[in-house]
Amino acid sequence: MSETAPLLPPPTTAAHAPSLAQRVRRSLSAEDDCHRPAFRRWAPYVLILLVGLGAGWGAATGYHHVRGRKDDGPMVPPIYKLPPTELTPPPQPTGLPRNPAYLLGPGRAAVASEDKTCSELGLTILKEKNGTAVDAAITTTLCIGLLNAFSSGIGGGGFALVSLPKGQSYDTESDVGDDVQLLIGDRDKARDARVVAVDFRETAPAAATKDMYKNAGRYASQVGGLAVGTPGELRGLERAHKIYGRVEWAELVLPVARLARSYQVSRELARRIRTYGAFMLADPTWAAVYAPRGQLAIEGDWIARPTYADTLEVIARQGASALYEGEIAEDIIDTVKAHGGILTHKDLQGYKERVYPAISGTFAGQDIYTTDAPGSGGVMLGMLNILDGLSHTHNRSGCWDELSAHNTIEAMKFAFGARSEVTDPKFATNLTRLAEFRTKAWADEQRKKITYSTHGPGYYGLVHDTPLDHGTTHLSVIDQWGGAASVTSTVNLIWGSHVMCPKTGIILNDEQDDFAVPGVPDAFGLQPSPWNYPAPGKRPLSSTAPSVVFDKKGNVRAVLGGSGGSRIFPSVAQVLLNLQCGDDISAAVERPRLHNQVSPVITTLEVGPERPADAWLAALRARNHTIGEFDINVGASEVQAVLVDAKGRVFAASDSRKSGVAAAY
Ligand SMILES: N[C@@H](CCC(=O)N[C@@H](CS)C(=O)NCC(=O)O)C(=O)O
Repeated sequence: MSETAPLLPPPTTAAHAPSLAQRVRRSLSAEDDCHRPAFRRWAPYVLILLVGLGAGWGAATGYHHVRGRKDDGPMVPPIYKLPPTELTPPPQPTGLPRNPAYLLGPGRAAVASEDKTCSELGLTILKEKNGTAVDAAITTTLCIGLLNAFSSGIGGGGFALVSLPKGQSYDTESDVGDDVQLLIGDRDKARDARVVAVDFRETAPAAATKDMYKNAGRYASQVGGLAVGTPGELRGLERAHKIYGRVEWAELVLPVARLARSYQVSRELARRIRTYGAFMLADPTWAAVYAPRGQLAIEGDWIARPTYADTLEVIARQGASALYEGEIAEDIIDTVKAHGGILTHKDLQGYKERVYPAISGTFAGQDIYTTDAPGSGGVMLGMLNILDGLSHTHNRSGCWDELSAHNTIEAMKFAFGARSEVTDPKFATNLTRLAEFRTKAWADEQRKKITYSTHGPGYYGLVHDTPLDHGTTHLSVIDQWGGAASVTSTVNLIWGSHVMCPKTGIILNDEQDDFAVPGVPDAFGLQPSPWNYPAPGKRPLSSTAPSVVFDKKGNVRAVLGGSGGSRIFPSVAQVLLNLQCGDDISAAVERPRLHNQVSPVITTLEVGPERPADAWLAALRARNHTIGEFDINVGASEVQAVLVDAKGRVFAASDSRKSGVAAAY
């Protein structure tokens, strides 16, 4: 047993908290913007009106909340669907408070997740069970899949990075080393791997075809059985456990099973139920959990997922395989079929996670490790490489001045251009091209193209098949030995496919929407790339970029990653830039972020109580940027991060945009 570290005092708000604390309340109208907002409150009246006034009224208002209907509304915040014009007038940040930003630490180990209970549960694994970063990450991931089931779960998939403590490697002297070498398929590469990536992204069912949503419609890739890809989360977590886990698997799963028998609705869960959960009322399986008294649960209510608790207990005893064959698999396949899907037992049985040495690049004198395609880690490295070559960008004095902002937008646009060529490597025709995006040479070429003004979409190399006219979680862990785990897991859109298995309580993903549908943009407004059409067994393109940062002496200095659709890799990159500016980890996570994905032609900017200076905005507009401002409280993308300072002290911060709180000891 290691010595017990003293308990930290209660979390203190970060130095910058006063301004964050001023964040004013979100209004009903802000939520109205977001989805099917105030429907819960107004449902009875809407129903009465509908009955009274007939369906024509409904058509006029757009308030149709029957599950599976095409007019059910988008499942992403409206900022992904901004028109290519400026928003006027700038939105006033109003509405419900979210948690203030907390900076946890200093300590010697930490978990940063999007929920306080889950961060603390993960910390008990580190502290009381003497667990590794991977052990804690497994419990925390399963906990988020329970408490924030709108973000992730065992019915979804994702990516993880595992970093052994300094000095340890995957040598053949250990069984683990042998295993990893076999999985990677190249013994030398495996032995030298500082960080190992586990890809547990969903795969398209064997019956998937390029045109499967052409007839069914894009909506079918977002809601219902046809939206479901083969889930990978449990296979991935179990693999990570084999690589760097020490606590028994069952001991990692059972605390979450216990929690599933009774838990309290958090502020964030309440917000997601209220904003995106109207469909639940029409489905007894969902309603039993989230509307137990006939109306949607609100903050502070006690709810339970007993069938899911039973499922987790089986998984605790039998391991991941329990989901891929047997009774749990039966329930998944029956449910998907009943909802019009094509997933089969063979798809489940054939699912395989992938293991490979993480890809890496350098930025600001540090080594950044991240995941390869079909994730967006490679293009994030490309973006950072472009900025790394600009000496005046993001140093302390020039942090986010107008020139730094312009350069960041331009680098991001080139990264999105590159991203449109990224695809599942197993289906790629040109692997060299994918690797090229993270080379210094590629970045040098793009940097030369940055001019005083920004340019139209054609300038950035976006590959798409149309003329241009127009629920994820991340958690970061560092253990007392310096081992690290960085996990991004997702069910894609909020509440995934809206399909919950009645017997097992598993919520299924709608990751199929991350594939391109010929001619139609996805839920994040990303243009369809021909590289990313569905095919049997293929993994859809992802914007995720779980990362681990090392200094030149080989010490882990940061673990981070994020959620938020197409905003994910740009958000992770901006937190790294903020650290460059001298921010502490909480300030780096909290600073408002900007986003430009080339199409739509707009840079969106998060705005809190303090608006950016007019002169700064005017300077960017003079460079031809179209700027759209939106309320930071909408929570479009969130980063969860752990940092180790030069003295080896561990700090952690969860993003207040999702009301997250980290834990450290
Ligand atoms: N599946 C996508 C990510 C999906 C995603 O991030 N979804 C959004 C929901 S629209 C999300 O979780 N956003 C953060 C939030 O809602 O807080 C990918 O792999 O790139």
